[in-house]
Amino acid sequence: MSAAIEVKGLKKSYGRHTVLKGLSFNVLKGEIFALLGVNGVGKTTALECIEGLRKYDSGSIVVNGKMGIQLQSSSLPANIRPLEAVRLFAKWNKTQANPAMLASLGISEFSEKQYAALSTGQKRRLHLALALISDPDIIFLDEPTAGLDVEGRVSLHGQIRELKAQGKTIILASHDMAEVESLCDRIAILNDGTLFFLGSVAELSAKLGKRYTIHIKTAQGDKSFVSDNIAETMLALLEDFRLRNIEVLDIKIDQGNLEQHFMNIARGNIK
Ligand SMILES: Nc1ncnc2c1ncn2[C@@H]1O[C@H](COP(=O)(O)OP(=O)(O)OP(=O)(O)O)[C@@H](O)[C@H]1O
Repeated sequence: MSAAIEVKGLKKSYGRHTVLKGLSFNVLKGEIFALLGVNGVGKTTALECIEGLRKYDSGSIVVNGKMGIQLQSSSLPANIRPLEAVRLFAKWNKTQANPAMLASLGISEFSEKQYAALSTGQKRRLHLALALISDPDIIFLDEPTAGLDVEGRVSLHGQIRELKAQGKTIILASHDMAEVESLCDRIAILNDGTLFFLGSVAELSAKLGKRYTIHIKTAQGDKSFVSDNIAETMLALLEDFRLRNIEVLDIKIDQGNLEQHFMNIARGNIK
C-alpha cells in the first residue's frame, strides 16, 4: 500500500526544549492511524507540522493528497447556524458541500439552531462536516469523540469507519485507548521525541509479551494476580488455595489491552 504521509527525521525544538528528535513514520493510504503518547510528548506538534500549521527545524514531510482538518479546539461564532457555517466553509474552499455527506452526519436535524445551543455531539458532527467539505483524501481528527455519550460515540465511530470504507486516510489523536483499539489499523507511540512503537495493536501486544491479569473470587474475598505464564501461575494459585482450604468461586482472565500496555510505557515500566 502506498503512503499518504511520509515523515522522515522530523526535528522540532521550542527554544532550548527539543520536542521531536528525528521522528520518522509513514501513514498508509486508506488506513486509520493514531498518534499516541503521554501529555506533552509532542503529538500535536507533529500533527501541526504535517498539517503545515507549524514550522519544523529539519527533516522532511510529504503529504500525498488533500487534507481535511478537524481541530478539537475549533469553535465558531456563538450565533452562527450550522448551514451558514457549512456555506461559509464551502465558499472558502471554492466548492459546494456534498448533500449526502451532510445527510449522513445528520446536520439537517439541528441546522436551524445557533452554534452555542448545539450539544457536544452536534458540534462534533458539524466540525467533522466542515473538515469534509473539501472532499479531502486525508482527514485529521483530534479527539473526535471526547465528551460524547455512548450513543454519540458509537455513531461517530460508524461515520469514521464509513470514511475509511470510502478510501479516506484518517489520522486520529485520542486519549481513549478503547477507541484507538477498536478503530485503528495501526498506531504510533511517541516517547522522548522519537518513535517507541509503530504497528498494529496486536503487534504491540506481541512485542511487549502477553501479560495476563487473573482475577480470583474466593469465599474469603477477591484477589488479582499478574502473570506472564498463565498455566504455571494458575496451577500454583489453585494448589495454594487447595492447601489452605480456600474455596474458589470464580476465575476471570484478562489479556493485556492497549490501555494497560500504554500505561506501562507511559510509566516507564517498559523500554
Ligand atoms: N508554542 C509553543 N511554545 C513553546 N513550547 C511549546 C509550544 N507548543 C508546545 N510546546 C511544548 O512542547 C511540548 C509538546 O507539546 P505538544 O502540545 O506537541 O504535546 P502533546 O503530546 O500534543 O500533548 P497533549 O497530549 O497534552 O495534547 C510540551 O512540553 C509543550 O509544553
